[in-house]
Amino acid sequence: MMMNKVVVITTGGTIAMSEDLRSRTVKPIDQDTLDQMMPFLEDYRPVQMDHFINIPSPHMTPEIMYQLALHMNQYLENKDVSGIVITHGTDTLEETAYFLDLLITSEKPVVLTGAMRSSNELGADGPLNLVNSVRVAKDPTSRGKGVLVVFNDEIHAARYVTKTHTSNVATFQSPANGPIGTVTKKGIRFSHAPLIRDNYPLVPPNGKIGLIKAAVGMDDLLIHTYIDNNYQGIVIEALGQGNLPPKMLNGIKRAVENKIPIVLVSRSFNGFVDDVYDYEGGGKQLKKLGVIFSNGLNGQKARIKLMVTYHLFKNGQEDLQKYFDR
Ligand SMILES: NC(=O)C[C@H](N)C(=O)O
Repeated sequence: MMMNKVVVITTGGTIAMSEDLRSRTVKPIDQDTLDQMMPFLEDYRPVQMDHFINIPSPHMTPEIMYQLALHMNQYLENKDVSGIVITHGTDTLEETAYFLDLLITSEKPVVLTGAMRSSNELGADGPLNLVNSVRVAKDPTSRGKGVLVVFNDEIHAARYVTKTHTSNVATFQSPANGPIGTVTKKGIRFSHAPLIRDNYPLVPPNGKIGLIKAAVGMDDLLIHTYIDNNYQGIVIEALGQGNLPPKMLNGIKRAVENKIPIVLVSRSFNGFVDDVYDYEGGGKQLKKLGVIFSNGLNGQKARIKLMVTYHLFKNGQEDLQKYFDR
């Protein structure tokens, strides 16, 4: 008989931290403290804890994400495991979630969660987020929906979710599409599922991808700096529907000539970039120059996607645009 086990892979973050009540600062503690949450999971056994790493999420790297994906895949191949929960710091949680979403082939649920309040703070949200995540990971209706983020009773798709507040427990939101489900006291209720799911081979990601946010009157200094420092791709958070200040154009031309892909997203968090505006620095000109337009991803997620697809581009499939159309 299959065991229907959920494995909780811990990676650190505030859920594995505590507050020094005198200095009001928060710092990492021994990750075994997450084991103290096991009694809350009694009703959902079997649950296994696996302490993978204990880092604040600003210390996460593409290499660690890759190791985490390999580690997680070993569990997903095990027929006794029905789902995975990964605890993670919230600052870069959406990036790890989207990275795994792009690489996972299993239909089994993979859920990321964490906490905004550390373990000894009043109203600590870690235990409830963990219990809700295990419930979602165990629920058969969660299968085949890609990597999920469960936080504050909501279920979000990795592709759309983003951290929107520095301290509020309702920080995770999907600005364009809303949550795809809700965790209630009695059940897991999905209202919709992401239609777009793309998968790429699990190879080490290219960590030399830069990210620039465009702003009024900006020039191309940062683009040249990335090129001079051997970066292999650059994501630009452009203005509005995909336009840039004219002074950024020379750097863009140099990057494209050097076969350094430039991927354009919008710094507005709703909507798409398109080659609509026909003026200097406008989307039409950028498209003509060879800039790749992305598909409603935010800058940090487009960067993850370029890290994951770069090797396909390198291997001669020059048309990166087709990956970013999806
Ligand atoms: N709430 C959190 O987890 C934030 C923390 N700085 C982290 O990302 O590790």
